[in-house]
Amino acid sequence: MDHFGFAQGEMYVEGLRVSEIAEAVGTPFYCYSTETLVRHYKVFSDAFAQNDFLLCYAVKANTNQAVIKTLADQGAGADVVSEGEMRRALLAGVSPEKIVYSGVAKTEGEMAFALGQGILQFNVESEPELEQLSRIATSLGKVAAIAFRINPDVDARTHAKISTGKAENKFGVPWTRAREIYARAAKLPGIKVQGVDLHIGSQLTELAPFEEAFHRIGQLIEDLRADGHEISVLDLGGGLGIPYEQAGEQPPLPLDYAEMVKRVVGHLGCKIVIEPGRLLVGNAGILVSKVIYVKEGENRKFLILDAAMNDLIRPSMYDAYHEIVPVVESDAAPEPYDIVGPVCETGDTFARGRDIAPLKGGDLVAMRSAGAYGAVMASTYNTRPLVPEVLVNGAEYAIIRPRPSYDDIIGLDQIPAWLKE
Ligand SMILES: Cc1ncc(COP(=O)(O)O)c(C=O)c1O
Ligand SMILES: N[C@@H](CCCC[NH3+])C(=O)O
Repeated sequence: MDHFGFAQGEMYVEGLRVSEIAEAVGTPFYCYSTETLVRHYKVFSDAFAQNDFLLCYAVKANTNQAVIKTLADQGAGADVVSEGEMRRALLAGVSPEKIVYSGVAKTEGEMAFALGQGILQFNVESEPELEQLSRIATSLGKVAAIAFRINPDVDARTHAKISTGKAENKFGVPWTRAREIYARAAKLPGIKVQGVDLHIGSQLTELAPFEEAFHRIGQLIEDLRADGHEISVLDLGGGLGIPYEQAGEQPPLPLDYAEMVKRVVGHLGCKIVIEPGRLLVGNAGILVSKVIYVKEGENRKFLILDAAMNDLIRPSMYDAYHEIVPVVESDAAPEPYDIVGPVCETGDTFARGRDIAPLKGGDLVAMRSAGAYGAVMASTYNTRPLVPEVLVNGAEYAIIRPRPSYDDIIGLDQIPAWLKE
């Protein structure tokens, strides 16, 4: 259960009415629940309590400083994929020895920055990246602790655009060549081999692909140890899915995931790192929007919202399902609507033929499960300002990212001198 419930016919986030926040902040806005964030962190930390374990929150899912800090205060480390994300994690109070640095192509500058911080581990994704890291570390007089991200060639059975563990995907080094690549790394200056890493995809709704990949990686660790490498860290990545469509999806619970991890790789005695993103923040957020107009088309009814694809791109990009609920309940029988935004693209559609109680201009709706890959993937397309983000904690809330002014986004400095004359 999340902390976005109904009481007296109105939606609440923890102790606050959504309509009250909407009145104060204006729509659209993202709204997150502190209690949900904390509870999700605890579910994982309790599930792995008996183990040498570190949860590195994949900050890409929601990089708001307040969200990172809420999780860091619980003890979370961070999985980052850029210097920007690393800076965010450090500023939010994540200590460097709890940071793992993933990403397909870290640049020279990014490597130098990370080496200067003394992070837990670089998850290296190719041989050219390894060689570059060795050069930079040596020139700075540092040693980079590394794992290779292994591509186990396992089908995560998720959306093709977020599946990362098949041989045809750009991620990681092929598991079939891993021993040879580790042997090369062991000889390079400035490199300390310490771990193995993988991440096979996002929004996985079954345990079986994880299990298959972890078996493969467990075997690899035994082979690498036989080759003389000291492997002490096993980073299993993120990827556990959440139920977007209450009726249709039953993704595995973190507890069952943890049991499987212990059964499959527990005997190896490694420090277990996991990098969940979506599961921590996805159901901790909603996108609140207002109906601008209800439009009767030739043969469809459109509910046109003030939120659009630029604010939440998941439905347009992955045909993703987000539950959409009126913020004030009504007894009226639901009717099918196409729920769309005002952007000039047909793809600016949140749902087609969705049954929802009839609404009128000015009514509020909440798009659920919008805490992950929502605000972070937003753009200002159609010169629409990024929407504010709000964090609720009990009976209080704070605006954790304000609505920018038009001056902020129009870029008054975009005119070069020759156009000004
Ligand atoms: C390397 C890495 N780790 C962790 C994650 C987090 O994934 P999820 O949000 O599915 O848990 C991702 C994104 O899929 C990723 O690319
Ligand atoms: N952006 C994707 C998830 C990508 C995961 C990134 N490694 C989504 O919204 O589902």
